[in-house]
Amino acid sequence: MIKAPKIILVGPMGAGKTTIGRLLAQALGKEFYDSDKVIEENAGADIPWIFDKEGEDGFRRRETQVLKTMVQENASDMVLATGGGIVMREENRSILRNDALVVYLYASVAQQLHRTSKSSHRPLLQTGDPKATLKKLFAVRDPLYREVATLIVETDSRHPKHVVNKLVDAIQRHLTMEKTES
Ligand SMILES: Nc1ncnc2c1ncn2[C@@H]1O[C@H](COP(=O)(O)OP(=O)(O)O)[C@@H](O)[C@H]1O
Ligand SMILES: O=C(O)C1=C[C@@H](OP(=O)(O)O)[C@@H](O)[C@H](O)C1
Ligand SMILES: [Mg+2]
Repeated sequence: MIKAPKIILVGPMGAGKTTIGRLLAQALGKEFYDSDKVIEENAGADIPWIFDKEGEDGFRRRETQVLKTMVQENASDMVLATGGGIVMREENRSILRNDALVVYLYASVAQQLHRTSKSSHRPLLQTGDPKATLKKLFAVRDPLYREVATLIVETDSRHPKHVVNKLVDAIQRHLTMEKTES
């Protein structure tokens, strides 16, 4: 079993953070959390409702609060899937850079579009042109994901189980190298 620190997954909508996070936690024997789910549980309402009533700002305030609490309260036994916009606040990026092994799950805009098209629970994509929205968000956020990432894993044309295997290998390699270096 890998003795990894807390692992936090970042990346765009549809990268597979929620799906891969759950599988990765199982593979590593860690607890799985999803910041979106914790936000919903705390609010007693779903994300579309929060965006509707409190705007994106309200959602981002809740997101930062949840990130802070999750990182403080959980030791090394956590895999945390975040929402795609977690990197928008410098305050969040600072927490991510300092407190965890952060994995950027990369997906092309085409894959993001394909994977998000089956669901309507992402308020930012309830526009006439979700592809243009994903493209715009990616241009802003891709450098921010890279800024906080310890590891980057490609997910296009890879089955979730395959992504998890790659991820376990990459984490193992990273931790072995860290040990050798110190
Ligand atoms: N590697 C993958 N290959 C194919 N489909 C995937 C992959 N990862 C996730 N999916 C599917 O894409 C959709 C969005 O995945 P999700 O885990 O909710 O992404 P995120 O949390 O990053 O927005 C889900 O229907 C999921 O089953
Ligand atoms: O990219 C974003 O700003 C968002 C991504 C969503 O999570 P997923 O990335 O898990 O879809 C969710 O946090 C919210 O709808 C906003
Ligand atoms: Mg998710």
